[in-house]
Amino acid sequence: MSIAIVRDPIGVTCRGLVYIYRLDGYDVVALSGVDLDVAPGESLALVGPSGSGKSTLMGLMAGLLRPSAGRLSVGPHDLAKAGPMELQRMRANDVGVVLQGASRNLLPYLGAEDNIRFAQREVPREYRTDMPAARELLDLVGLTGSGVASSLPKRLSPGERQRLAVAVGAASGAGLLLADEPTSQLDTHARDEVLAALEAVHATGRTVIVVTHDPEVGERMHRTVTIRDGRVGAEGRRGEDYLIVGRDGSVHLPQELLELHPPGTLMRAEAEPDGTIRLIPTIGTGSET
Ligand SMILES: Nc1ncnc2c1ncn2[C@@H]1O[C@H](COP(=O)(O)OP(=O)(O)OP(=O)(O)O)[C@@H](O)[C@H]1O
Repeated sequence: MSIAIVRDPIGVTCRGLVYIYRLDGYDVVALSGVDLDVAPGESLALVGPSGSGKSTLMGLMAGLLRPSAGRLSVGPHDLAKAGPMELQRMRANDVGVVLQGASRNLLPYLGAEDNIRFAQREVPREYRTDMPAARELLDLVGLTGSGVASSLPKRLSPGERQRLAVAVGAASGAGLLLADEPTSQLDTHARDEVLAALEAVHATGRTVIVVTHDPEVGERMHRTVTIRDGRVGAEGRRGEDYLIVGRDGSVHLPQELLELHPPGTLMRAEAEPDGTIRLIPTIGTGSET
């Protein structure tokens, strides 16, 4: 099958990225200095506890939110500086988004193919020649059943609807696909089909970034990045978890170690000749001394 032409895959760079929701009377710091590099063509899962800032980070990468401070580049776009026209061009050309909840991505009164074509109408005229055909995108996400092309979203199963949302997100041929909780509330079978659809989109050369609570989704991506308290707390590769030394030299301990040594614990760090570092807690905690 010839597949969906994609413009160049898009990488993402965050340096000290901060985002603050300004509410009446108080501020919520959702991201407090994210450092992250996503190479063009990578697949990556953003994981982490509820409220840690994953969706905010995705909203920033999608150009739906503007950084409060720090740097964020998405492909050639510097999002701290981009004006409204550049943001609009980026959203139309370079970034496809699958919002949480399939129906938020679909028009209920259009059939599957027409939903894809509608998304393609947003793409500037000069790029329309190299866009994938709607039928090709349905094939890509495995929606090949008879009658699916003309089916309204409500006639599709939840898993099919979510795969159609992925096809709509990929419709422009953009080099980066962002998906927020693409498998939530699906049974195992439907979840596997959505994962296969995301893998197929990734195999066309696009960078794919998903926000997920589902560890299996994380395992199917090349890399997992754990967001904790608005910062990158850890990374996983091939099932192994790694801590990251932040720009300020700090390291986020995993939850199980924090239970043993809560915030405020005084520790001595000793480097072994082979580079291993031993952390030796003193008796009692910093707050007690
Ligand atoms: N629109 C908003 N207004 C104010 N605060 C918000 C808003 N959206 C998110 N927040 C706050 O920002 C922080 C990060 O939220 P965010 O939704 O990015 O986290 P998350 O990791 O995606 O959570 P979840 O997994 O539950 O979706 C939380 O403290 C949240 O309460």
